[in-house]
Amino acid sequence: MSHVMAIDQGTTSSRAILFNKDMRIVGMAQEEFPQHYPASGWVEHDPSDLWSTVAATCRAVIERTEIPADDIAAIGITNQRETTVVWEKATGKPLHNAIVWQDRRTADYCAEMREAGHEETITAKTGLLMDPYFSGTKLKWILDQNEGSRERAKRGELMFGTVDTYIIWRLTGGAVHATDATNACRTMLYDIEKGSWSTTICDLLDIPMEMLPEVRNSAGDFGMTRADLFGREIPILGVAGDQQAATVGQACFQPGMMKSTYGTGCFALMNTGDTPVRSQNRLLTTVAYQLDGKRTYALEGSIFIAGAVVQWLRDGLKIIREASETQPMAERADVGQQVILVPAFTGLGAPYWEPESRGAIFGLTRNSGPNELARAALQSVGFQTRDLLEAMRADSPSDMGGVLRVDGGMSASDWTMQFLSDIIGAPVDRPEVKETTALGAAWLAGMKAGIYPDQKGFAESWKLERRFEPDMTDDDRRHAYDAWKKAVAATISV
Ligand SMILES: Nc1ncnc2c1ncn2[C@@H]1O[C@H](COP(=O)(O)OP(=O)(O)O)[C@@H](O)[C@H]1O
Ligand SMILES: O=P(O)(O)OC[C@H](O)CO
Repeated sequence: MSHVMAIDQGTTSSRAILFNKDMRIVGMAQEEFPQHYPASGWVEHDPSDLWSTVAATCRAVIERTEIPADDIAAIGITNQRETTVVWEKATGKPLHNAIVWQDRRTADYCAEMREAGHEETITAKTGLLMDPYFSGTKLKWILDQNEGSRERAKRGELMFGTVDTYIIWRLTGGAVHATDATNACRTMLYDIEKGSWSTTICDLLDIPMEMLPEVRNSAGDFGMTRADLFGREIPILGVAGDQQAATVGQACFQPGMMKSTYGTGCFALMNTGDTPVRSQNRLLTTVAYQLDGKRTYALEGSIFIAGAVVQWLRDGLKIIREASETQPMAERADVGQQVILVPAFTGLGAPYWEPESRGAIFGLTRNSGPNELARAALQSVGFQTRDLLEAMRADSPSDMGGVLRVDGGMSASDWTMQFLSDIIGAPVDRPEVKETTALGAAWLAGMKAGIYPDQKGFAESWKLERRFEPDMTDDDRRHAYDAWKKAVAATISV
């Protein structure tokens, strides 16, 4: 058996990707599913859509490549994180739609908890902030809405899971209720130092611990798929949240190594080794991966709008038809104008955490047009990354003179990656394999199955496609970044 199937259950689509014995992609299938916005700031997914698109894409990639299930040694799962599902053990019926990570419905409750002084405990135990982003308050909301659900959960009739857990449960026909440490640590219910669910926080949020999944290693035994799904049972041997899987796929295994993934949002993670670094700058402390019971930690900066700003140029302003048009426009933009776009469309994430802020454009003149806006949009991604790296530099004892490894759809933009290197004043490395999230999940599973190399061998297999070197004077860099900081301060103060 020489193949590994990675399942990437993301925010807007599910994908199944087959890797061969050399960890090369041999086939891929992708399906989008509907997003539900029942109220302002609310975002939901129908759990049956998550499951049906996962099952369909797995079957499609097997059919398309004609690689029989007999030749698939293992499955690795990676997933949108924090998104919360509660379902009945007996029937599999969800109690509510999945509440998605972007959903802000518990903002008021989070504010109350902060005012009551609970954020310190939450941060000390979980490494997170008291924010609606994480699963804990979403789970509490579902329980609050459904009378009698806490009693049912205590009797073992209801189950909670992040998306990985729900998919594992469906793949195994209800035999396994488990997650891995990278997903557990995003729930706001998990003690990242002890490596177990926190009784204190579950008590605080009134969450019955009976409904929580078992937490396992990221490369571990998550059971067998039902035989009728793919023609034979396939072992699930790897699980990691998508940003941690990308960290693994980028082989950021040494303290100080970091990656930044540019999809809809941007998530930068820096490996901090086997002790969690506590941020003084409102970054998150998170588990990067857990192998053989040993946790490796990371500092994480989460930006909610990266590629989404390009989508806004396309769908909102309608000044482009394709994302790739932004590059020639940025090249044509008038260098004499300094238009700055702060894309706080859904508030600002790290390191500001300003949920109420909204976007703003500065420096417009009569001559400002689509080209200047396109350049400002691409630059906003570089500026936001610099904000994260400044915070990481202030927090971490590691040598930060290092390189930033990039991936995700927007990393295809050479212009954006060059500006990123210019504004952070450090090299930016783009790997040959752009599907680093799926690769990370595949490697965890394939390594556990014994067909892929160990950690050292995998790190050596990472290949550079292109390095971007800084090409901006220190003065220009300082000037440009100062202007950005002023623009952010003005945006927050409105
Ligand atoms: N050539 C490009 N230039 C600028 N942005 C791009 C380019 N190609 C893709 N993008 C942006 O990247 C995002 C898609 O990346 P992807 O990794 O597929 O995201 P996700 O997994 O979050 O859906 C989109 O928001 C798109 O606007
Ligand atoms: O599904 P993605 O790629 O947008 O990633 C979502 C993140 O995991 C949210 O924390």
